[in-house]
Amino acid sequence: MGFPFVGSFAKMMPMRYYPIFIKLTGQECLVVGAGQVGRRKIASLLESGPARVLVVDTRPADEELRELLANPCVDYQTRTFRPEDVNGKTLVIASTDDEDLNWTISNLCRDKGILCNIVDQPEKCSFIVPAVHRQGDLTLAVSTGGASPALAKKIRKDLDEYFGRHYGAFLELMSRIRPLVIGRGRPTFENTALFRELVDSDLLEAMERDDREGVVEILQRILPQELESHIEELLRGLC
Ligand SMILES: C[C@@]1(CC(=O)O)c2cc3[nH]c(cc4nc(cc5[nH]c(cc(n2)[C@H]1CCC(=O)O)[C@@](C)(CC(=O)O)[C@@H]5CCC(=O)O)C(CC(=O)O)=C4CCC(=O)O)c(CCC(=O)O)c3CC(=O)O
Ligand SMILES: NC(=O)C1=CN([C@@H]2O[C@H](COP(=O)(O)OP(=O)(O)OC[C@H]3O[C@@H](n4cnc5c(N)ncnc54)[C@H](O)[C@@H]3O)[C@@H](O)[C@H]2O)C=CC1
Repeated sequence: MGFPFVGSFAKMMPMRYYPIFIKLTGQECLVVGAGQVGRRKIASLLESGPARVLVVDTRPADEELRELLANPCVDYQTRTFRPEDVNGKTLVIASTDDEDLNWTISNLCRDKGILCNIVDQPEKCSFIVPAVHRQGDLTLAVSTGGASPALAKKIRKDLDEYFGRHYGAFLELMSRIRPLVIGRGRPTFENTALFRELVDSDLLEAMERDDREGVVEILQRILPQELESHIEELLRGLC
């Protein structure tokens, strides 16, 4: 009885990507094609600290690629793609201008269960890459589901302006406070109320103004008394 409903429900659902953040530490990646787009993808992969990025391109590396190649994690090989290049890779990006080759790479990765991004044909990707704004540990990722990369980029730039340095500092402060609060061993609902009060307070604005006195005052008001002695150390290097 349930199946026809599930089937028709699935047909009614529009395709939506499931957003996740992937840990690439210690992982191997592959980028096939280091043209304009491939370079952008290599640079963004390197920001996540993979163990190695194998880059395969039929053209020898030029001056523009020098900075990326200076990274010891990048292994640039001047040759055409070989199917065994995908072996052992966590994530593969095909950024050549050869549609058939991109197709072949997509099929190989699908068969081996490897995450794969094809820059010219979103329908062949198992993931697409968002526009990213970072501020310390804060990462804001924007996707239009492939509908308008130009708009994703514009929104990212707007975010760059709005979520400035003070967000990075505020997040760092919250990340320092969190283990101290949780370490008190109080019930989760109590911790949650405290964290919500901190993020809803004027702390962020005070940090943006570099108003140290204001920040200390808010912390003294909100933090449990036994944590008051930690305020100086909590703020070290932040404001
Ligand atoms: C599906 C996707 C697959 C993927 O690459 O993962 C894809 C596909 C395609 N992009 C194309 C073009 C452009 N791409 C950009 C820029 C970016 N593209 C990125 C991601 C994505 N691009 C994925 C969807 C993301 C989403 O959900 O929105 C960003 C966000 C991330 C990154 O690449 O690192 C990065 C901005 C980084 C930043 O600055 O923040 C610009 C802007 C510019 O150059 O100024 C243009 C020209 C303007 C335009 O076309 O809008 C074309 C060629 C179309 C043609 O033939 O003309 C295709 C192929 C197609 O659509 O079939
Ligand atoms: N996803 C995105 O954000 C965007 C995607 N595109 C699409 O991405 C594709 C690539 O665009 P660009 O980087 O501008 O092109 P490009 O011409 O600068 O780079 C393509 C690279 O692939 C290499 N290549 C070709 N055959 C190869 C092979 N057999 N093995 C290894 N390397 C090989 C070439 O030597 C070249 O360096 C195009 O199809 C374009 O439509 C374009 C703009 C943005």
